[in-house]
Amino acid sequence: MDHDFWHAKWESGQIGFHNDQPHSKLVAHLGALTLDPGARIFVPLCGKTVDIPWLMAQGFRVAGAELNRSAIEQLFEDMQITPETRDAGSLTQFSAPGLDIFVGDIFELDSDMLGPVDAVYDRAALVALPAEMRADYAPHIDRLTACAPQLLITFEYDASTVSGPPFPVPGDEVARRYPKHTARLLEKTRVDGLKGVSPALELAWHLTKA
Ligand SMILES: C[S@@+](CC[C@H](N)C(=O)[O-])C[C@H]1O[C@@H](n2cnc3c(N)ncnc32)[C@H](O)[C@@H]1O
Repeated sequence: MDHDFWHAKWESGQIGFHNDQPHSKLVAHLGALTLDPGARIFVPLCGKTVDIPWLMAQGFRVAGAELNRSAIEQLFEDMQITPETRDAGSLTQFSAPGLDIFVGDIFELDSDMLGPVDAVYDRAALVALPAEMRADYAPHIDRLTACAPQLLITFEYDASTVSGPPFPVPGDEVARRYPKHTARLLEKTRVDGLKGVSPALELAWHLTKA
């Protein structure tokens, strides 16, 4: 899945993954992370998700990473915040009080640039990547965040009928990609309308350092 694929999605407005309401599994399960007020949550491959303003409204600080600059310009516009921008290696950091978004390739982000985070919220990030990229992505997230706890949302469906993204990531793969964590299933629900595949399941996982 190369960068052009995602830039084309944003340019053509084919962003069916974007929701206008905070994700129901985030709202239901954020508490499982038992975070202190003001904790900093990393949202990889964040797009312009409304989960970011929702997390900030709960009193958390947020850091994000996103390839597409216009997605992040839209995010700040939607939040009616004017960010400060600065170079951060090959990425550009968009900042406002309690919010830092790194625009560019997440694989070019390092832990010094990101700074300390208390948790990761992964919705439509791991599952957005094909298997060979997931193999690099998961250890990169662990390196970036010192194996911070995660709220991770995945899909399961029969991949022989359609191709991703989103890709199915079964529970045994979650455990395999994150061997330094213990994965606890929080919720599993049936989803309708996932590329017309039926049945399709959406799962919420709580990952903690083993
Ligand atoms: C399926 S979307 C999910 C967006 C967001 N998490 C949400 O729930 O709306 C995946 C996002 O990852 C971004 N992306 C893909 N590859 C990336 C990379 N290597 N580095 C940073 N962002 C990337 C895409 O531009 C896209 O916005």
